[in-house]
Amino acid sequence: MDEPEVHPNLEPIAFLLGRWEGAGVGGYPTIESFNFGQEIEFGHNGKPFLTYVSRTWLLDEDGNRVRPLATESGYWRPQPERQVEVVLSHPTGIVEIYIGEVVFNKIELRTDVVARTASAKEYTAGHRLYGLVNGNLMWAYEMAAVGHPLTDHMSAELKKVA
Ligand code: HEM
Repeated sequence: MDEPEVHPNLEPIAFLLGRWEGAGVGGYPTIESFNFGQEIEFGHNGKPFLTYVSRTWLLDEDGNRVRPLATESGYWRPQPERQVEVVLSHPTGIVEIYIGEVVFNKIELRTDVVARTASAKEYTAGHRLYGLVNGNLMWAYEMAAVGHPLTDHMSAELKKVA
């Protein structure tokens, strides 16, 4: 099968396509802050959505990978008027639906719906910012969880991998 063409509806978020690698810092009022490495892959199959997978690792002081941390996967679904819908699932028993807006190379997402399995930690809302800055993908995440309102959980800067 030939490589499919990028669906025209993907245009506002097509800058995300590809593989990204980098590092970030995480924390929360209830945990010690930590450094992590991250890989994100945005793909497409010719249809009007992006596939999305993120993997992260705890990093030691020398930048070596110690053990896997959070992973998540889902689909990014651009809508008319530069709106975007994102569905994500987590191995921690959480699924989330975000809605947001694309403004040039910046995407701001807020959870519309969160669902949790009985054993999942208490998590009620997320707020994410993604932006292309000097060709790098920067993103930051706030969450409301374990009794805290929306509070920074992590941010990272990723470079495009050829
Ligand atoms: C790059 C993404 C992320 C990284 C690297 C990360 C990493 C971590 C780490 C290391 C902890 C503390 C230890 C642990 O519980 O494993 C933690 C706690 C937690 N994370 Fe994340 N996380 C990420 C994204 C998320 C997302 C997307 C959610 C929600 C959907 C989330 C929800 C939580 C919750 C609820 C806790 C527990 C806080 C507590 O019990 O005090 N995290 N995260």
